[in-house]
Amino acid sequence: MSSKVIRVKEICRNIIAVGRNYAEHAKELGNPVPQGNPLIFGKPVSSIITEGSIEIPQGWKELHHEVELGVVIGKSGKFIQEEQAMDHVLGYVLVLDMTARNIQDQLKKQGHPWFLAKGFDTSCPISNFICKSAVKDVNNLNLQLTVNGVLKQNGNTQDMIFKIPNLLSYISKYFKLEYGDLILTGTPSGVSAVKHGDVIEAKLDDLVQMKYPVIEHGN
Ligand SMILES: CC(=O)CC(=O)C(=O)O
Ligand SMILES: [Mg+2]
Repeated sequence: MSSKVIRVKEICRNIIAVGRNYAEHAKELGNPVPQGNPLIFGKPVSSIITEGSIEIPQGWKELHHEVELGVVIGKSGKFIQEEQAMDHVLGYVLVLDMTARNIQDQLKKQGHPWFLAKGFDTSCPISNFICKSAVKDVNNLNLQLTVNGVLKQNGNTQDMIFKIPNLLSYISKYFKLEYGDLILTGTPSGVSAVKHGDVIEAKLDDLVQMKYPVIEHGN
């Protein structure tokens, strides 16, 4: 295993996120499960934090946590074949795809992109980097998230509808993947709203854990 410390926030130039990649999560929000191709969207790199607090913009209600496996790209590629896809992976991070659900719902109704609901500052807290070689089976990793010590999300990457090779192959047809790019692979069920003063803790198997307090501007 490489002992080199990778600071993902410093090397990341693009975040591409996958939505509704766990059937139970799609169901809990009354959304259809994607058929054929993955559902993808973007988050700005400026939304990444590695310390500090998740900041709810003043007056926003219903900020949901979504714990996810993040894939960090190590080798650039376009039109990546599924068979070679894992050669393009440098490692992983645990990610929170923080989502203002009521704003996302309004945007969806208006036919607008989700960017505001998912891309505001601090909406992408990440963990320390995990080297690919430290992960025995990426298709069997437990994702857990608690709020104030209460278990909310408890999923496993084995339930992803589209697995990593499929995702990298699909995404790289349209976006050249570069060193440091971050792919969010979707959240399992159990998402819920957080408020000022809450503390989110998340862990990925016994590989990494992280803790982020939540604050609301104006409090
Ligand atoms: C419904 C969503 O916000 C999609 C998403 O981000 C997911 O992880 O699923
Ligand atoms: Mg998500």
